[in-house]
Amino acid sequence: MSIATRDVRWAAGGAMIVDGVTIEAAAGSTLGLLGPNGSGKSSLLRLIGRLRRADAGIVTLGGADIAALPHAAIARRLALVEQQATTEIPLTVLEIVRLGRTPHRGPLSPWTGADDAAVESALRHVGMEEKRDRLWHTLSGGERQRTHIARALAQTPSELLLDEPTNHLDIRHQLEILSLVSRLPATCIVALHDLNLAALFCDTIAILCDGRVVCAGPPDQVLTAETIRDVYGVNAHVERSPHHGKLQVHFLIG
Ligand SMILES: Nc1ncnc2c1ncn2[C@@H]1O[C@H](COP(=O)(O)OP(=O)(O)OP(=O)(O)O)[C@@H](O)[C@H]1O
Repeated sequence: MSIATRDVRWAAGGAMIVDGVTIEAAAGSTLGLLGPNGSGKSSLLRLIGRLRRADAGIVTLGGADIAALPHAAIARRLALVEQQATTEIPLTVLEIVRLGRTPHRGPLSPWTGADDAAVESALRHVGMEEKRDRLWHTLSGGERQRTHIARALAQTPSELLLDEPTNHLDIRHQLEILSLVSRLPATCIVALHDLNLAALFCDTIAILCDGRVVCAGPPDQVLTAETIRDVYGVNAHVERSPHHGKLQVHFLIG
């Protein structure tokens, strides 16, 4: 497994936020992390990204315990795009995306053609090539989100963690970004709220509730009307779309 957690626990403010989570994502696959607000998705991503240390349990990257890996080694292989990343420094889009190359460069090593190629490819993939000289604070919410995703792509990670990467994006950019993520050679874990986008782009899905995994597996097994009702308290009809062959969730209101 490229990314795995075993019985990971993390408590904060006197409460168990991540409560014995065991998940795994095969190399190159996309795992969707679903669950209601406050179910622990961001906290789990931060534990996997080593921004927080688990109180118990193990996170492994490529089979190696992340707690034993040097931070520099983690930074070279794993990228995390957080939900509300921001900066007060007056940086341009290009400067931010170039920061993605930092883990691959020594303090004195010159900027290389490979660095340029990674940055250009990242800008192109998120459609921000023409806005490369724009200052961060002049960007729209969606442009900021795409810039942060580009920074992570420029890092050329083998493991990519994304916390609600589409929440500011219009539908075309939502589809483009998730399509890109699902086609990357990297192993991706993506926290999402949109069940239909998860059905379209994820190989597997894990649903969190109160810090615990309540259901995990391929979308066909996880996205059932029963689970959606139990987890979200919402009635739904789930069917296979005749148009793209993936599951489609229809919410039943009233
Ligand atoms: N440092 C902290 N101290 C106390 N409580 C915390 C801390 N970090 C997170 N929490 C709580 O843990 C719970 C899970 O938060 P988390 O952000 O991981 O959920 P989430 O599933 O990502 O939510 P959302 O879908 O709303 O983004 C929330 O109730 C949150 O208030």
